[in-house]
Amino acid sequence: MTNTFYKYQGTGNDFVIIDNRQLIFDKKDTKRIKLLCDRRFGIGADGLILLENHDTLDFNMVYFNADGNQSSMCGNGGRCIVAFASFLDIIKHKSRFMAVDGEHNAIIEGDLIKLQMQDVSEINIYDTHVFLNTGSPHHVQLESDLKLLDIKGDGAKIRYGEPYNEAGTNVNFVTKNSDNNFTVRTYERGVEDETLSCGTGVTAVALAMNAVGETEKNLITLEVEGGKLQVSFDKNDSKYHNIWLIGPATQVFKGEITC
Ligand SMILES: N[C@@H](CCC[C@H](N)C(=O)O)C(=O)O
Repeated sequence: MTNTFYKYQGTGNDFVIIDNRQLIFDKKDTKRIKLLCDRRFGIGADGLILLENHDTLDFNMVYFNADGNQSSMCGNGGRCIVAFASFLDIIKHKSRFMAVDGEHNAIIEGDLIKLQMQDVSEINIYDTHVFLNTGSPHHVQLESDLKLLDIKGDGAKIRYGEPYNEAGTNVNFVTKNSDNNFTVRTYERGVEDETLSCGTGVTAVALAMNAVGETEKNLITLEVEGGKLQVSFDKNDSKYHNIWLIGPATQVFKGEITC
């Protein structure tokens, strides 16, 4: 049983990260993972991430939401685990690793971790919102004033409503500040609350805003509750590739799990 954990945060999206190269962490113990992520009874985090060995790449990332279940890709978690791999001396300034949605490249440049996301070829545009998958599913909705919203309440209605139902989606509410700057607040599936930042979420927002013609820029700044992220991309025939999520990722503390 591994007891040492590290806590990381990327623009306020926070994670318990554990070095599981010896494969001693019980991934099936959903109740324990949920407890470790609990902010009153545990360490407290939006998710838990295991770093494991991979046969051909630098490492394998295994991601769990705060509800204890393994889930789809976490962009901020991806940036945090790259910082952790560098801390462990597994990588230097560049990395290629495996995650649930496939292989990712990453580059460390000073305080910034740049994470390459999977190409996106399908963007569904509706009258009220846009839906796309950037490694995780995202509903993107433009709003005139985010202050008028109850992010948790309004987000939960969309997350559990038609057409998403139990499988759910993450929900991003967006306002436009300028052609290359948007503010985003996200309700995260699996946390079932607003988080201070969501990496796959801001990636979805940047691509969605381009797809609906709100911006023609391909380097976009996203203001989130926990700071600033950037997303850059290339576009060919309505398909997005060379997509990079850019922002800081910081180790906050190290501890011993005693439960
Ligand atoms: N915080 C994440 C997204 C994590 C996955 C999400 N909660 C889901 O289950 O879809 C990010 O930074 O991308």
